[in-house]
Amino acid sequence: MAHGDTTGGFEKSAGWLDWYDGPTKPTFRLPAGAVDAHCHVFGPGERFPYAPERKYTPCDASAEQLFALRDHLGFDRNVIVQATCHGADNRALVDALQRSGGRARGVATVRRDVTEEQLAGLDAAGVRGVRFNFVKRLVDRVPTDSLEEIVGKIAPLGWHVVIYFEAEDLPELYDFFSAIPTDVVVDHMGRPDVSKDPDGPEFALFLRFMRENTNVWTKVSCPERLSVTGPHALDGQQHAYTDVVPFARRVVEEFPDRVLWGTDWPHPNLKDHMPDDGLLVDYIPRIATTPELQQKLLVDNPRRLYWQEGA
Ligand SMILES: O=C(O)c1cc(C(=O)O)oc(=O)c1
Repeated sequence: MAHGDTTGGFEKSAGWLDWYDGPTKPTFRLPAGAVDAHCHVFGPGERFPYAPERKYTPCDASAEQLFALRDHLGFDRNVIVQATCHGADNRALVDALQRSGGRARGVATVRRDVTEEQLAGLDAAGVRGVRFNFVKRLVDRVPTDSLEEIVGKIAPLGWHVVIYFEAEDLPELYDFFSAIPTDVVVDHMGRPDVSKDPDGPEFALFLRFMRENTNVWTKVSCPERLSVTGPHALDGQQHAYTDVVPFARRVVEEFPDRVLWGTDWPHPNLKDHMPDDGLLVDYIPRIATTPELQQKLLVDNPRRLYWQEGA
């Protein structure tokens, strides 16, 4: 069976691109203890069925395959984010956390009726946050009063909220996000349109959001999603995704203590190419240009947020 086959009676969405098998070794040497702070597991569908309400059906991408990639690239740890194709069924995530030997933490998806006991179980498995998704092609919008109720339940555990939205939706969501009392982590820099000016009003609003809310962190991840011009991280290309660099670098330099980086493996829903994750790691020193910035981005920041107990 090929590496990305989906089993358990599931058929991949039309046009689905499987993750890249056989990534190169990065040229950039990750600092000791580096954390891949945004990645997913998919299924396998046979053991962990995809959710009925999902908007896409992926190829399988198991915990073992994720941990093999971690070791190959030179990461020490993972933060595994619940993918929307699993809805609020966190079993695949929890299984991966339990297999990681303490080397993975998780971000779950829960509904407003989640119980204290269920949250305690997730916490024991290594979950440290919940994800609220506002990307219309991925989920149906959940009313904000439900989300507020969830925040009230997770805050006592010391968890944070991960938010995923498109830049054009930030004006509408700005006040709701600013009122979240826990730490907040924005996925993929709030998906800026990188064909626009990094000094223009759209990205300025995102920078203002981070400046005004010192509890907000962001992942400077996913150049492969945001890039318009490429070049792609494929075929030995060492200067990939050049158009995203000024955006990510700006954020890393202004907020060095509130940035995280992740591979986004297995890169759900990419349409035109699938990156070589080794070359994707080689993108990091272009946005975090000194050893000090790299240490914060890859080691100190994710450990502070996800391994507070110092394990
Ligand atoms: O842009 C996406 O398609 C995407 C999807 C998911 C998910 O389905 O959870 O997660 C991501 O980080 C990005």
